[in-house]
Amino acid sequence: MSIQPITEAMLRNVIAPRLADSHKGTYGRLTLIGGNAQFGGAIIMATTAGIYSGAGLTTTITDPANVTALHTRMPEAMVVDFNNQAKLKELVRGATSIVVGPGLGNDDQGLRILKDVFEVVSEKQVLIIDGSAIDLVATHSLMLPAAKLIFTPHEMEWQRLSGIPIAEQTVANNLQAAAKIGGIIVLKKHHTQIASDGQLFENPGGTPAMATGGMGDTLAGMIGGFTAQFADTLGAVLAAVYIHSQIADDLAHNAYVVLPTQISEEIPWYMKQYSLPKTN
Ligand SMILES: NC(=O)C1=CN([C@@H]2O[C@H](COP(=O)(O)OP(=O)(O)OC[C@H]3O[C@@H](n4cnc5c(N)ncnc54)[C@H](O)[C@@H]3O)[C@@H](O)[C@H]2O)[C@@H](O)CC1
Ligand SMILES: Nc1ncnc2c1ncn2[C@@H]1O[C@H](COP(=O)(O)OP(=O)(O)O)[C@@H](O)[C@H]1O
Ligand SMILES: [Mg+2]
Repeated sequence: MSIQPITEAMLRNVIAPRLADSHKGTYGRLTLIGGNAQFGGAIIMATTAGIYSGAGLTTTITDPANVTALHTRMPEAMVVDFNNQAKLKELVRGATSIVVGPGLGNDDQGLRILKDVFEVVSEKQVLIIDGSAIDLVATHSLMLPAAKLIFTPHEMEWQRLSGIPIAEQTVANNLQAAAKIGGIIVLKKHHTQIASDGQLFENPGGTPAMATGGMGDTLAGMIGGFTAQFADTLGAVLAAVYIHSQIADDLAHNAYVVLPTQISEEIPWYMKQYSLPKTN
């Protein structure tokens, strides 16, 4: 099995210059669901990344305790109470891409919300399943909905989802489990690997300066923002993974740790570079 490194050429094929005759409706509707009373920061970081990645319209469905903090950080986000079941279903139905899980919690409340998302999501929509949502799928053996599924587990979450202990997570074992689960699997670690349809890609970048809470929440938001606006879903995932760690690598030249929110602020500059014609 050959492992394909993600290349900058792949990113240039995905991140196209924006057309003059376009508007926010052109760049997709992103809905993010998560952030219970304990983990508000996770959904705020995911939302921040989604907006800096260029999603046309972003709505965050979260615990009401997080609304003021989110609005203070990101007034660009619309916000809905995650206890409002009717509104949650309406916003999931209307989304281009949905991110569910950052800071959602794996209790009964999280489970009820995840089940509502699974009930209404449909085939043409991208559904990114991250963090607590991965745990809930694994613990409750939930039936997966028909949608363009993207899972973003770290190695411990992958162990729970696939049943493969971390020490036995070889390429062959991972690909076999990925084929069974379906969709795109982003296995996050040093040199993150992405499995899709029997193919395996590897991220050449990444640094231990990224080993801080919220880094994966930020990646989930980026994948949401990229898939909301770029039709090539696999290409959008590869581009998000690559840019996420490329920014961190660049910042880590002069910094011992890189914060997730610092990455988000850099995203538009990097996207711009990949959208321009290559000069050399
Ligand atoms: N500020 C916040 O609100 C934050 C909320 N978070 C949320 O907290 C919930 C629980 O997620 P966690 O991931 O913390 O908890 P988990 O219990 O799922 O996993 C974390 C543990 O897994 C182990 N592990 C093994 N291999 C790993 C790897 N390659 N990468 C990362 N961890 C690895 C580590 O020892 C780590 O303590 C999620 O919903 C998440 O989104 C976290 O993102 C942290 C920040
Ligand atoms: N040593 C490392 N090298 C490269 N990337 C790392 C390293 N440690 C963490 N990361 C990256 O940081 C992110 C961590 O994701 P995750 O554990 O889900 O964070 P959280 O849930 O706290 O937001 C992943 O994208 C992972 O690849
Ligand atoms: Mg995570």
